[in-house]
Amino acid sequence: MEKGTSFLFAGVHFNKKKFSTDFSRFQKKKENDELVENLSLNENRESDESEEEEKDEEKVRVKKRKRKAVGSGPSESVEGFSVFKSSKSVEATVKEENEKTEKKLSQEKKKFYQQQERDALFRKEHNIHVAGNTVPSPLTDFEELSSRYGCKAKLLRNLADLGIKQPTPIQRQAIPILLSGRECFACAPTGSGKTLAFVCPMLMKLKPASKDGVGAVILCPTRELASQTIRECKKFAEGSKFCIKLMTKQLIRKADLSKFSCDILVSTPLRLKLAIRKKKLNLSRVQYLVLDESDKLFELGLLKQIDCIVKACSNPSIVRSLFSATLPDFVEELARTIMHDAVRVIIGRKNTASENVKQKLVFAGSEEGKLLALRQSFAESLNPPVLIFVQSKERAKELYAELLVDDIRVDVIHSDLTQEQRDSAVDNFRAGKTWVLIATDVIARGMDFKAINCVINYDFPDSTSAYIHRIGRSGRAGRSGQAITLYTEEDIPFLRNIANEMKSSGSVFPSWAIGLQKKKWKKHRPRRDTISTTPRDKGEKKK
Ligand SMILES: Nc1ncnc2c1ncn2[C@@H]1O[C@H](COP(=O)(O)OP(=O)(O)OP(=O)(O)O)[C@@H](O)[C@H]1O
Repeated sequence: MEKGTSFLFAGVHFNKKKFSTDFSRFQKKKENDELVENLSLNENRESDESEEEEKDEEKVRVKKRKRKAVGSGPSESVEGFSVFKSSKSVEATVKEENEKTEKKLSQEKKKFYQQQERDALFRKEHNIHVAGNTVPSPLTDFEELSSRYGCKAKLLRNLADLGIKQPTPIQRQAIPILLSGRECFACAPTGSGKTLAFVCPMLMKLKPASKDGVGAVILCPTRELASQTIRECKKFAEGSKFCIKLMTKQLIRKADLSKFSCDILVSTPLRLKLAIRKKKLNLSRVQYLVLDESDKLFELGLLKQIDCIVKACSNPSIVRSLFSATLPDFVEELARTIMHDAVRVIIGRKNTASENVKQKLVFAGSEEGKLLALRQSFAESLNPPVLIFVQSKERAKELYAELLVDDIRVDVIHSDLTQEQRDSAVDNFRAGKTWVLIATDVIARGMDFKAINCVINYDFPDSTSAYIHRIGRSGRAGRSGQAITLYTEEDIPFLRNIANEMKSSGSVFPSWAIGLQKKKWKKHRPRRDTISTTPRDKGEKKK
């Protein structure tokens, strides 16, 4: 029997070596515990040196245990020793630590709720409506991109140089969502800066000039919009090494695109599908996929192409987003099937025309009456630039032929023209060389012509969304604009829809039209008389 052990252990051979760990625990406990103190006093001590070593080791062990005990709660004080008084001090520490943690947690909770309250007020002020799990706070200004997300000064300088000083509501909310790696579908009025909302996160997150495949894909429904998006991206990225590319015919002619790399790739769905299917374009590294004018892209004709592209963008951590000024319910439903934990962002009221556009409905009686009304308004007050929409390329050609003789600087754009002719029509209109541009719906969406004074719907639009997008070519980036819609007898059944749009976007509207019978409005393109002032026989009508 060990000498000096207490009576508690009388008759028991205490093997110090075998129970060295527990023994040393006792050694440590003596600081706080009477019983252990007695034990240690009666103990036959070994040499001072080994004692000291043991103590040091034990100090470390006890410290570790204390930490563990604090972490796992008061009921789990140092294993096997809770019967001793010494556990009290541990319990006290644990209690203290717990109180501290609880206090900290409750402070954090309070802070979180306060921030949520501030966010809600801020969103209300800016007409931002969100739905989704813990939506990131909106931006109060562009500087927050640096303080919250480490944005490089160069990008902010570029924005300032472009006159972009304060974020628009869609930018305030969509940018933090995409930067946080969350997917989103967003509906914001025409001309409210959706392009920057989805390009900015790419320019902040992607590594410039990466040779690691394609970094981001932006899909646009038309070639014109894709070219415009490229131009915008390049302006925002000015002075950086970002490689921003348009998927062109020439690029597709290349034999193999499997090694193709660029940071941002902009394309129409058909071109991109061809590149994937025929030229083995690899999109498995894409980090951002944007469907701009998403409702157009989800129309039946394009759905298969979109499906192929979405599948090809197979990176599991991809961030997908949908943007448009009109977001029908069926698009939201489809979007939910491909997106993960997406945030829904609506600015103002969903599917509503821009409030910056003053809208007017004018009864023109007949096709001849339309041409007369147009000529008269040009004679009285032609305030260029003016954009005129007609329902088909044939009618675009007819109206163009009529206006050419009027000595007006007029041009036309439709799908029968070559790409070069279309590009030059857009460029000349942008540069102010042409005052009046006649167009089909090919440029109704997304096109950003600065300061269009007036949009004229020479032919009644074929749907509410077509109306919203057409008149949205005016009244952009906070400017005011005007839209005139001519109508004839054939269009009256659909007037109600336009009047409702006028009402909800704050324009003066004909209240009698609101009372008209409700009629489903889809692809309303009636056969109309040829656009001509040349008198013709009645039998010649409606060829
Ligand atoms: N924060 C901002 N401040 C001022 N101007 C801005 C801002 N953001 C974008 N703009 C400008 O506003 C114009 C419209 O932007 P953009 O084309 O992105 O609108 P949009 O919402 O995509 O419109 P649409 O629905 O017609 O496609 C552009 O000329 C753009 O440079």
